[in-house]
Amino acid sequence: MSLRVSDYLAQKASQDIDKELMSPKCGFVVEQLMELAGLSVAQAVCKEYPVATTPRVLVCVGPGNNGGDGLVAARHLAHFGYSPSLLYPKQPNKELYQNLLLQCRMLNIRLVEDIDYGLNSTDLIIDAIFGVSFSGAVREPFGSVINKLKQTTIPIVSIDVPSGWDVEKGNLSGVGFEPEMLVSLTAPKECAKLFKGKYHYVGGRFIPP
Ligand SMILES: NC(=O)C1=CN([C@@H]2O[C@H](COP(=O)(O)OP(=O)(O)OC[C@H]3O[C@@H](n4cnc5c(N)ncnc54)[C@H](O)[C@@H]3O)[C@@H](O)[C@H]2O)[C@@H](O)CC1
Ligand SMILES: [K+]
Repeated sequence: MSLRVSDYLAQKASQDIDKELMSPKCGFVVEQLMELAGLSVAQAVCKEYPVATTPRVLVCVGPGNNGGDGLVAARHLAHFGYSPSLLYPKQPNKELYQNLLLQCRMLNIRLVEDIDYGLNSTDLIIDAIFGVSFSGAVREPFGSVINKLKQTTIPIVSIDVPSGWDVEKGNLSGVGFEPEMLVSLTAPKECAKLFKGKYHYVGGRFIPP
């Protein structure tokens, strides 16, 4: 499949590209892609939200690989001098995520239990709840988190897909929030056409020309 940087990806196409990247044909492994994805998010944050103005970053972490990107971003942000904290209500017992969480703990990155407390003690939010595999109505505990994010005025940086948005149709249901920054990974998803925030980056350039 050939991809132009101007292409917008449908849900199935994005999932197929991920699978293809991690097949013997391309030779990537998930840890490698996730590391570059999370690093690209941390770098984009550094550029638009300097540590001097937004030192505290709350990373809202979901149960899949989008959450993994958030854990990686938190670790890099800590190295860049920010004070990240994690809201991670559902922590799957998968070695990949457990290792990323351990790496965050080694940097004394705090785990926040309560979204209200988290929102009262941050300058910036990273939305790493859902990415391209989101579908259907939002289930708890993430429904309440997304609802709180909808009410806050603190800037939100969404990784790959604003959580709660349909990957292709965007925030049609009105369940989701409007992030200020979007970092698309590999290529923008179709919903990115409806993004009205200030900054749109594309991170994770894995696809050869
Ligand atoms: N090729 C790329 O560019 C890369 C993609 N990565 C990331 O991986 C993401 C996709 O990861 P996954 O496929 O693990 O999926 P997601 O992280 O998008 O979400 C899957 C998880 O969300 C849950 N979920 C789905 N719909 C839900 C709903 N309505 N209510 C509550 N829970 C729901 C599922 O049960 C599952 O646990 C991408 O969006 C991107 O962020 C990176 O990690 C690696 C590189
Ligand atoms: K997201």
